[in-house]
Amino acid sequence: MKKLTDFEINRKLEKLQDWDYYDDALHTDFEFDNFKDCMSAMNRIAFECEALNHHPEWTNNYNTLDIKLTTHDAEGVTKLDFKLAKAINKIVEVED
Ligand SMILES: C[C@H](O)[C@H](O)[C@H]1CNC2=NC(N)=NC(=O)C2=N1
Repeated sequence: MKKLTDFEINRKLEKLQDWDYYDDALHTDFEFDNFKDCMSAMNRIAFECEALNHHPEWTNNYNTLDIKLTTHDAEGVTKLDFKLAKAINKIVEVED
């Protein structure tokens, strides 16, 4: 899979609420009401990752979740990263 150009990424980012692009990756962070809600969201996201065979680098700290998406095989951001980011927003119910 080919990595996207910065121009393509920035154009796609306009339609992707709450994500940023830097250091060759998409980034976002979420804060939940508590640890259980955060872990529940992480589990739901994990099943989506398996379905897409595309996996995040993420950090959970009590009720916060930081997510970094990049395509290792392409050494950059690809359409798969955007597909997973959209799915994550849907799971976390980010309003568009
Ligand atoms: C062997 C396995 O299919 C590959 O390593 C998949 C797994 N998940 C992946 N996740 C991400 N973020 N990038 C990849 O290139 C990738 N490749």
